[in-house]
Amino acid sequence: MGEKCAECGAPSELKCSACKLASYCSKEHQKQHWKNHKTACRPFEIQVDPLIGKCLVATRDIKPGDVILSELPIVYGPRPHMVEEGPVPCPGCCKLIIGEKSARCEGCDFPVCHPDCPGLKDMDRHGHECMILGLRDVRAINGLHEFYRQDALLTLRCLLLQHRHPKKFAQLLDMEPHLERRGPNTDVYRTIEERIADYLHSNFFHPMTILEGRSGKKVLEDISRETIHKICGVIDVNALEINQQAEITALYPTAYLLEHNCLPNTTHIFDNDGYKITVKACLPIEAGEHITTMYTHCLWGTQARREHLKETKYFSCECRRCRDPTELGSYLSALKCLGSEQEPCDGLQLPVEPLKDDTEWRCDRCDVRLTNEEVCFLVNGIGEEVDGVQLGNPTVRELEGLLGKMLTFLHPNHYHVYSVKHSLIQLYGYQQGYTPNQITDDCLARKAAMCRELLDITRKIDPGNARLCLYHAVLLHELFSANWIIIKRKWDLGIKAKVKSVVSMMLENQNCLDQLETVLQNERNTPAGDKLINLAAGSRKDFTKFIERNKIDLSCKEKIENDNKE
Ligand SMILES: C[S@@+](CC[C@H](N)C(=O)[O-])C[C@H]1O[C@@H](n2cnc3c(N)ncnc32)[C@H](O)[C@@H]1O
Repeated sequence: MGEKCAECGAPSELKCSACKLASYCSKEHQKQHWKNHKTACRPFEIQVDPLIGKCLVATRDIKPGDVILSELPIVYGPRPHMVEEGPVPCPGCCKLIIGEKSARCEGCDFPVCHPDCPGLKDMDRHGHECMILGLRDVRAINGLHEFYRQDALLTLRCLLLQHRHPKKFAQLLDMEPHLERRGPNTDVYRTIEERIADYLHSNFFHPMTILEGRSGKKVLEDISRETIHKICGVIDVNALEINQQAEITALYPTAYLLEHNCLPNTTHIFDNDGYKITVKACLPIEAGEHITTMYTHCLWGTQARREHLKETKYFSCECRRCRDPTELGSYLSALKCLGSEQEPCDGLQLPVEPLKDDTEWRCDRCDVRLTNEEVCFLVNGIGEEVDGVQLGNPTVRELEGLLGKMLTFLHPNHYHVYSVKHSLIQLYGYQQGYTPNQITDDCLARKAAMCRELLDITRKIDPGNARLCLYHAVLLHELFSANWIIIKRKWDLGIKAKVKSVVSMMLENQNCLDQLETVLQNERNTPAGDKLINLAAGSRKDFTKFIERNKIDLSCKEKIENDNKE
């Protein structure tokens, strides 16, 4: 039996694209029915968990790719990071600009990308705050970073909601600010007091209250320091960062309820226009399961992730990855055991109780134990060295030297090792001395092996491709590139499609190209994603041309492999 329109009962073919449960005979009826369907459409409900607070729980099974929610932000603005030098965000569009060289806003004199930037007059962006910022009648020529503090703008934008969008203001104040952890004795309190509260009060709210007194009209009811601290807490704990052509921070009415998990079951994308967020399942989610995202860095080891979450979001993560000493078999934090002077050992050092901040570390082969302090000292020291080398535009040789040194102490999958290998695979084949004409076969084989190793780790820690799409895509494309050079070299030597190694590289390459399409499907809006999509499309064209010109049939993989055996 055919489906019936949820609005009028007529036969219908159109389905709600989010839940695929309701059918409609026309777009108009779908629109009319939305008021009723809105609640039923959402595949989750809001629950309160004693440990987590409010959270989203699936009310039905959700498949990877299904849309869970899609909504516009309550408020968004320049990322509230303190900037002491270098580029600053334009208050109209948040694109980074050099303040000293840029135009100024006609209304408030803040540096802007262009006097005609559309965001400057938009009341939901700079338009409203400009009226308050314009109350200071002095202009700065030097020391612009101090004088025009873009890190105070989002707080001001939030405060201004009370006037134009009181409902949104109430929604915002209902979010968790964790004030109990941000009291007057903390560094964060002192920074907000000085950088935001004092700055806004002395420069803008002071002249504003004089005007209010004169006109007898209130511009803003609540400009208390208490509310400013609350808003800053809400932003720090709940806001999402949007990394597109600009650095934007946004607060969403429902998406903020997504709880953290180091193995998240959703991924999200932002629209360029209006920064609408769309949250999609990236792993199967069963009814009753919590819907999760990731608040920290997927490529950090357990201790670094947990410390970061504790410092910035005020909780201790106890997810499956954090509980597992091997981090889901990835060994991302594992060290090599050096044994003792008498008995060298090549076992692995792993944390005994990874959820304890001062866990002991133990070898899986010998009796050697390490304190957490010793491990931190070693790992942080290596981390600093890696950062130092990476910042200096390293050569292949420098990175290979560093890698060799690190592998004395760290497991080959350790996250610092991952970072160095990821840089190396992007230099092999490109850097002078290693260009496609110069690079040796051995080096290409090493690059391909590194790509496979890193792909294996990436799939273990991010099976849903929630966070590491770009890393994953780079690895797939670099594996393709390494194989491709080898294939063409062998081909020129007359080693052709009947040789097993060539066939398996071709099959691997086809697989890389197919996977690239899946991995990059949510990255169409980002500059880095776009670049990789174009690269992958070019590679697909070259590869297909080669296969067609040489009449290679990769679809009958088994036949080719059998021919090879003969
Ligand atoms: C963005 S808010 C999420 C909504 C919040 N649960 C609420 O009740 O408003 C982030 C806060 O939720 C809590 N939270 C999120 N994920 C958690 C987790 N995996 N374990 C414990 N608490 C968590 C922490 O208090 C964290 O600071």
